[in-house]
Amino acid sequence: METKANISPLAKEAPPRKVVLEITDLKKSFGNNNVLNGFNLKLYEGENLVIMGKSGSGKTVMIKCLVGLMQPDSGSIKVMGKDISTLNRADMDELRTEIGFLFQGSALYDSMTVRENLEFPLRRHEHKFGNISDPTPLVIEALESVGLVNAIDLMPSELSGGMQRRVALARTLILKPKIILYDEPTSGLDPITAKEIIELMRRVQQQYHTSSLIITHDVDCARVVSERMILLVDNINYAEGTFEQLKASKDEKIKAFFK
Ligand SMILES: Nc1ncnc2c1ncn2[C@@H]1O[C@H](COP(=O)(O)OP(=O)(O)OP(=O)(O)O)[C@@H](O)[C@H]1O
Repeated sequence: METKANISPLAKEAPPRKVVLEITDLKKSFGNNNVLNGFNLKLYEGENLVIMGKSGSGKTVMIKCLVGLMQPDSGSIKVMGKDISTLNRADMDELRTEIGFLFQGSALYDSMTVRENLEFPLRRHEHKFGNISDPTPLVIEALESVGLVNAIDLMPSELSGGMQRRVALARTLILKPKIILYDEPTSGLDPITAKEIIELMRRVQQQYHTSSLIITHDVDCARVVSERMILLVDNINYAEGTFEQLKASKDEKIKAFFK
């Protein structure tokens, strides 16, 4: 991947891993606002890749293009080798079950218990999972991975903000996604709860062997979870490397991310 500030010679050597997500030369403008001006990324199997960019640098637009909520002007997005622009609605729905999301606003259904919140996606994707007569073992397994089995019969209103986010992660994990997209997973949480979520993201990757794309402003989150980072500056991939490589940079634009 070409980046303006070539931090790491290593970053150019692709690890010998399968690419699960590939975005090539993605462009998206709104009028004169060239939000994405040739964005590229490769996410490898089992990898945690962090993307950092200033507010307004197009991270959410990129995610919307990725999940089919927005059409890019040009460029290609391949998920598990499939170009999403060639997929019909049914195939896109199918592919979406391979991608889990944990967004800031990934709210739980208030009128449902934790158990019902987790059963919901299983029922929605019955065509993939078959008719599960007793979803309880799957619900428990997912809640165990986020340490919240005891909350199974509680209502979302009875949970703290951090617990709600963990349940939202469990609801994603129950579909056994191959890729998880995290959009600001720690925002709005106090530092201790944010740390718990960060640890959990690491554990989830080890347990489920997911590949994760993590958009964050949180330097602690990036330090703990990232194997590789991409920094967006001026609407392009500006730099790529490990946390340590980027943090050691003397480039003022890169240093600004770590202040
Ligand atoms: N539907 C839209 N119509 C017009 N402009 C849009 C639209 N969606 C996004 N934009 C513009 O695209 C730019 C990038 O927005 P985006 O939400 O992707 O930023 P971001 O990097 O996710 O920022 P933040 O870190 O604050 O969430 C902004 O200038 C925004 O105003």
